[in-house]
Amino acid sequence: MLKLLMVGAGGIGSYYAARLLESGHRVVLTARGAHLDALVSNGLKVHYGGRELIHRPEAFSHQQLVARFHPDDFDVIVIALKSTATESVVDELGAWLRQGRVPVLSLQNGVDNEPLLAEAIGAERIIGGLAVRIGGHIVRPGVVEAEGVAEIVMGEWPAARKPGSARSLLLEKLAAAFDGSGIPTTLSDNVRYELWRKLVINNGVNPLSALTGLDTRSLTHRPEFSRIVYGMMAETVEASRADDVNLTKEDLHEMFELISSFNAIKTSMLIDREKGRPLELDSIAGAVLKRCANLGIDAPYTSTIATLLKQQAS
Ligand SMILES: NC(=O)C1=CN([C@@H]2O[C@H](COP(=O)(O)OP(=O)(O)OC[C@H]3O[C@@H](n4cnc5c(N)ncnc54)[C@H](OP(=O)(O)O)[C@@H]3O)[C@@H](O)[C@H]2O)C=CC1
Ligand SMILES: CC(C)(CO)C(=O)C(=O)O
Repeated sequence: MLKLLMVGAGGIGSYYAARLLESGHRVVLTARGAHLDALVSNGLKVHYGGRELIHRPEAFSHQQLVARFHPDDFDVIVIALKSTATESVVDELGAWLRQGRVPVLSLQNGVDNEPLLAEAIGAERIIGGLAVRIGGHIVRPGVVEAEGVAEIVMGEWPAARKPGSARSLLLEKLAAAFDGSGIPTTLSDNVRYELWRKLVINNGVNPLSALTGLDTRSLTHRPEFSRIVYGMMAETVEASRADDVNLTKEDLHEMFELISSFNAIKTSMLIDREKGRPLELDSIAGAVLKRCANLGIDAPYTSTIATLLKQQAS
């Protein structure tokens, strides 16, 4: 049985937690506000594929967490926060995390979360990761709706080191527990590359969906929008060179096909926009623009959509 801490159990954190709880693992959640109150009073309800997953997990605020637990009470700590919260939560939990040795797995979008976590607690404790082909959102406090095959890709940060090491054995144990709970999991030797491939999708659809209110299928199937999606994806591929990741035309093509064939979902950025919450714009479009500026190249699609969205959301 796995003992897992899910930090920031919102849309995706609650879904993965519910699947793990269902197969008997121990999962502790952190949350705040009305969502935390509902988790404590009524438990967690996740709607997925016509089923209702209902659990009563332990749920705490970060203050309660640090008072009750030692980080090494867990086999792994999963960060499922928005990238906009990574820095402040590292401030909140950094000292507590440094008391232990437990590995920390980020399941966030963007390519700058793992470096931030590595700076706070040491790169050797970081597992890079991403949530793939999932749409998951809190629909009301304590209640989450999720769809998609909802996979996880993860690996040693920034890339695999020694086969047979304690870390690679732990990764195999995690992957087996996730797979066994209905979460298809792939281990990657080069998770930074996988995170960049995911950024291609996120920069392609997230800002444009938040700007237009359109779902991923409309954006990828209506030619007037798919041209923009493809343009933003191509700029992300270019930007990857700044991190020596060097994505190719094949990556661009594959990522465009992947999001075009996925369910018609509202992106997480569109949901944030609708709820008036901070947008992960800096960690998605901003990450691409920063790298393109460093490389001395223009990214006209990304800068136009990001500027319009910033203006509209302000
Ligand atoms: N949603 C999706 O479909 C997908 C999301 N992703 C990525 O996964 C990551 C998580 O996204 P998502 O699940 O949508 O995020 P959510 O916003 O739904 O969940 C994050 C949760 O963390 C809580 N939180 C933030 N700060 C604190 C704190 N200091 N203490 C306790 N709780 C806190 C938030 O509360 P509050 O609401 O009060 O801020 C929220 O409940 C993001 O990087 C996203 O881009 C990837 C694939 C799909
Ligand atoms: C790719 C997509 C759109 C769904 O997994 C996503 O990551 C998001 O909504 O943030």
